[in-house]
Amino acid sequence: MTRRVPLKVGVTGGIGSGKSTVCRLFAMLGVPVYDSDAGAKRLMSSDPALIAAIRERFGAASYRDGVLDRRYLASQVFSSPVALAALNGVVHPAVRSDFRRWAGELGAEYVVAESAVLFESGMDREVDEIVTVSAPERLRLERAVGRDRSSEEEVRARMRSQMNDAEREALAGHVIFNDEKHLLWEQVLRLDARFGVGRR
Ligand SMILES: CC(C)(COP(=O)(O)OP(=O)(O)OC[C@H]1O[C@@H](n2cnc3c(N)ncnc32)[C@H](O)[C@@H]1O)[C@@H](O)C(=O)NCCC(=O)NCCS
Ligand SMILES: Nc1ncnc2c1ncn2[C@@H]1O[C@H](COP(=O)(O)OP(=O)(O)OP(=O)(O)O)[C@@H](O)[C@H]1O
Repeated sequence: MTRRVPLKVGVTGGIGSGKSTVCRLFAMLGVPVYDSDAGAKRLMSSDPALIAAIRERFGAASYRDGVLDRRYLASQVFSSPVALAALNGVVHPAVRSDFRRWAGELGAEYVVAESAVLFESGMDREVDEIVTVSAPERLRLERAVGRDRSSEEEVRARMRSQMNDAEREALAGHVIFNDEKHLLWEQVLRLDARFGVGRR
């Protein structure tokens, strides 16, 4: 039996928007989810060419006893657009090809790729449909600071390295509002019915 190529759906949204929460709901419906943050971290710890490129650009301090020093790297890249572009330039192509391989091996009807920087990383070109999760900045800050124990200034620095909600909404085909007025499940179920139609 030939496997159908799955429909690929990208889910994006800025820091604290709730895109991981949305992706957990898709996963509860049985949809395979590729987590780009986790994929990037795995590759940065296992892909020898990527590790060598990061060490060359960011120095020996980027790996402590062979383990990626995320705090150090974050301090380097979220304060310098040039450094962030250099890191993105080596990590993002590796994540895109890892996602392609992962999606190609599944027999699912549709799959989801979660990425905070879907457009910025070129992952938008790997997917057929794009959903962006929007939420007021005040809520995003509260959620991200509460979850990561990062400072408000650290979260704001990441926000400045990303597109804003209006830019993502202009590029995405679908928007999920994760504010205090809209229900997440209702919006996810509506999209699942659409992406899953004729595919189950
Ligand atoms: C700098 C690193 C080591 C910091 O690790 P840390 O555990 O603190 O953060 P984590 O990866 O879990 O990301 C948390 C959030 O930060 C923001 N963020 C991460 N990477 C980026 C980026 N390249 N550009 C803008 N925002 C980003 C996102 O909102 C993300 O959801 C890490 O973020 C990283 O390696 N980033 C570059 C790779 C990348 O782009 N990953 C994201 C998707 S491919
Ligand atoms: N509708 C909601 N109501 C209450 N809390 C929420 C809601 N949506 C998300 N949260 C909480 O806000 C925090 C951030 O959500 P989540 O991790 O899904 O965001 P994210 O967009 O994936 O962020 P990041 O880019 O940092 O990975 C989490 O602690 C989550 O439980």
